[in-house]
Amino acid sequence: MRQVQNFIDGQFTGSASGRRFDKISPVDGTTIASVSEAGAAEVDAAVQAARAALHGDWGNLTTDQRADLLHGVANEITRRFDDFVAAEMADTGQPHHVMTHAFIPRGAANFKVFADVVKNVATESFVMPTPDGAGAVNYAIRRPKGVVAVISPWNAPFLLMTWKVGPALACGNTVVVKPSEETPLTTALLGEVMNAVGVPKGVFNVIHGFGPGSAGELLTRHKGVNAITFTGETGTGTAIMKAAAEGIRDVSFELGGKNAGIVFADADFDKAVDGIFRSAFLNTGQVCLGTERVYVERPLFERFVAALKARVEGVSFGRPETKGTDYGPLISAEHRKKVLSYYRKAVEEGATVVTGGGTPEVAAELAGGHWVQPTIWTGLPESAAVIREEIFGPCCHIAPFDTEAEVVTLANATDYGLSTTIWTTNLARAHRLSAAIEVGIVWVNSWFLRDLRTAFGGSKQSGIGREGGVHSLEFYTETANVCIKL
Ligand SMILES: NC(=O)C1=CN([C@@H]2O[C@H](COP(=O)(O)OP(=O)(O)OC[C@H]3O[C@@H](n4cnc5c(N)ncnc54)[C@H](O)[C@@H]3O)[C@@H](O)[C@H]2O)C=CC1
Ligand SMILES: O=C(O)/C=C/C=C(\O)C(=O)O
Repeated sequence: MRQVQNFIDGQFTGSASGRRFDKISPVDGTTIASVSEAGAAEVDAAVQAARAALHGDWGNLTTDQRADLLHGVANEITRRFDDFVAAEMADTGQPHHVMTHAFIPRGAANFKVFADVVKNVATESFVMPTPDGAGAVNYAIRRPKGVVAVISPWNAPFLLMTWKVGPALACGNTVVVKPSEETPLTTALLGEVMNAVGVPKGVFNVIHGFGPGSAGELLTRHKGVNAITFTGETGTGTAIMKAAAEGIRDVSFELGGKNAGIVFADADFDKAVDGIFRSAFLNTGQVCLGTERVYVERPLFERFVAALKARVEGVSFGRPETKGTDYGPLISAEHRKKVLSYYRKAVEEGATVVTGGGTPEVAAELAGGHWVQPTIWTGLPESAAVIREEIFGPCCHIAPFDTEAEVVTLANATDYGLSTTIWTTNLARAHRLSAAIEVGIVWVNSWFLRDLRTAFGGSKQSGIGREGGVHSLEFYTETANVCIKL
């Protein structure tokens, strides 16, 4: 069985306590790896290594040299593409094409893009008059924040971890990463990549373990951490924010969502069905940007529900590496229990189950996996739990609407504010809705179409701050003004 260790100061290392935990395959329930759980000693060693590495070989690099090194990281990820694809499929159970077309290439892009951003984004400069007439020049410089803790989730593990490690390193910081306990494999591989391309020891560190009372909490409470960037549940964000308050450390949070998909009767029907299908069911619905609430303009409602049902009933369950598989399991037995509890709750609250609602028939060899049926409901009041709470599973409720004003109210009636996807051929309406819906990311006639230079993040309880392009520089650096009297 694969042994996964912490990666501290350029070395793979176990834990002083000897504690380990099992990584279970979502596909069939077998144990696929044994992972060293970092305790206080390893967390401290990782933070100390990261602090020491801020200076010396890493700190002395010019921006161009650092950018070149990060291009090297991206190239090495690409060279070892198949290893990353295999590791991420093993961790998540998600289909091969999702890894090869989206999640692993994005990992490499996350290093390239931010290497280029730091080289090409100017800082501000102001010339000012002075009483003696000679004037003064102000210009801004950016300094790295220091040691950044990166805490990442399991749903798109490599993409979401590198989305933070890429810009943090591009800005000259060092990092200690705590990947999700459910998905340790690709972060460990990234340690090998860092060594292979000559990233100085201590710049990139990985500690494995859980959240409360384990590596995650130990890291966020460590006084040597200067800033914390986190993607995960809103409740976890609350706990981390409390930890960050000690020492007044900065936080960047990408949190949960309960996103609305809106389909107008004038939409390109096939594209809208395809777009909503992807947004609700890609990655078995385990996408923070995914759609769990769908609103369809009334004249299109019945036809849309029937078409989405047909799409969902065509999915093919299977092992991720098997050709033709386009639907995987949920990440864990615990998550499956949670999703199935919502499936039951929907029925108790009076839903019409259009399709799914339970567990599928799967081949005997997959019986130990965490499979659930993709599910569509209609007929629930807006107060129903499955319309209010983030489920993070392959399911959505579809409701009809009559007016633009009504659908804006429905879309905004949530404590979350991450993303929305709007389907219409009326561009003026698309502009109006984009401004009125209280989310950080609006997609019109598309979903999850990402330009990494754009602002990414959530409103309300979906996050704090924005990352992407120059916005990442805002978080990963301290800006200082230099005023020179002429
Ligand atoms: N807004 C966004 O961009 C995204 C948000 N998410 C959200 O992530 C969630 C799913 O991911 P999960 O891994 O279940 O989230 P989670 O919040 O349970 O865990 C995320 C990470 O935090 C760690 N953690 C948990 N408690 C902690 C604590 N007290 N202190 C420090 N670390 C702690 C975990 O070990 C894991 O590494 C969903 O709510 C989803 O919406 C996921 C992807 C993107
Ligand atoms: O594109 C991003 O930076 C974030 C994407 C988020 C996911 O992939 C997810 O939540 O699954």
